Amino acid sequence: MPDTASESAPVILGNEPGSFPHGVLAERHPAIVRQVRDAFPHDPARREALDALLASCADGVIEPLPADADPTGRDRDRWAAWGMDAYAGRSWYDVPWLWAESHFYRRLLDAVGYFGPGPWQGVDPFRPAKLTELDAPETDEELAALDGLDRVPAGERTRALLHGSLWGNRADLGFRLSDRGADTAGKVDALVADDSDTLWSLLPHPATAAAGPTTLCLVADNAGRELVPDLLLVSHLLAEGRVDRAVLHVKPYPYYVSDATPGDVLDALWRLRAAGGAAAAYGDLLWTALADGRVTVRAHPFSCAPLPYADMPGDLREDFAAATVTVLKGDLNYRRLVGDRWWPPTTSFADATAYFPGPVAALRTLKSDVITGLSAATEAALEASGEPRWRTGGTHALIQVRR
Ligand SMILES: O=P(O)(O)OC[C@H]1O[C@](O)(CO)[C@@H](O)[C@@H]1O
Repeated sequence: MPDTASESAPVILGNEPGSFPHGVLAERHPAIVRQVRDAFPHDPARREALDALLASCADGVIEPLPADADPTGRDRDRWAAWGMDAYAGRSWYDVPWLWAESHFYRRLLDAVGYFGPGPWQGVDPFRPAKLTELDAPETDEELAALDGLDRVPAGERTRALLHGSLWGNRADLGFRLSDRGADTAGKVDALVADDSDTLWSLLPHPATAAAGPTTLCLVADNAGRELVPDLLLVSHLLAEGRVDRAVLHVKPYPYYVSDATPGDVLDALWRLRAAGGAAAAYGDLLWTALADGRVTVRAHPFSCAPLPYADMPGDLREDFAAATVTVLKGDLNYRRLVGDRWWPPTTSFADATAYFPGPVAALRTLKSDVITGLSAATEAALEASGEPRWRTGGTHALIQVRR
């Protein structure tokens, strides 16, 4: 019997030296600050702010957001509501890891002057890395491969595009900062859960079912080589008639290095259309659907919140409730979906997501310790596999669906 979800599973903190979350706070965050510092000719004030963030990462405590944290003050108010007052003055390592990581990115944007006023206002500190990835030869290869996809049976094509979107999650830039080998490891047989039949039963082919109008909410994760296959999947589902409308949720501002913003959606779309061949046809279809309103892009402030989706505000809840199914991409969204806790791996995914307002699916490669919904046999096989990093190494993936 699967365990049922309970609030008793401990929240993941980053305070255990040698653990994965500790390594992210102690090593990955400083590496990200250095990467941003090297990528831009920031002025002395910006460089000083970046150095202060580096020092804070090493041994500092969380400070309240400054009074000029954003021009309207709204974001400062949001952070107050999201726990700023409770956590200010505490160590980065002793507050929930999800909160600490999320706040780190907010501080980084502050340090580089993202919220202005000034010349750095609105400049995405991660844009150079995102564009490099979009322009990489691997992206060309992936797009060229679409030309052959038209010749395979429809069912196989749909499956290939779903898996492209799933494994595209491994192209996360922050992840590859410290795990460059992950790109080449084994793929589809590494699925630890596969509810794709349930997903297709929610989005049936119109020829096989008298389905009503369907709306897909896709909560995107990374830009570049993950967003491109996400857009291909949406375009394909629209073309097939499995989906009538789609809502694409992205981040309102740069986050977790490579998370997609509205600007990244445009970059990916232009990239598709410029590629020619089948890729351009997918891009053209999406372009038209955006222009006629069948596809919309949303950048809700809660998408950058340091909290689980269980705490989502009413308007976002309504969005998801109106969808035929909401598909959440990636590791961070998974952590926020089921709660960033040390769940027993056999905890029921359906129970952990019971609060979610409608059918929900997770497409995720495993890049942090959180996991639910495994069968006891799968858990045992993974533990016996001799791969100690199966939870965090990005070598495994899951498709989990709750109707
Ligand atoms: O891009 P994804 O799949 O959300 O993964 C990002 C993951 O990387 C980390 O930032 C660090 O491993 C995790 O906190 C997060 O879950």
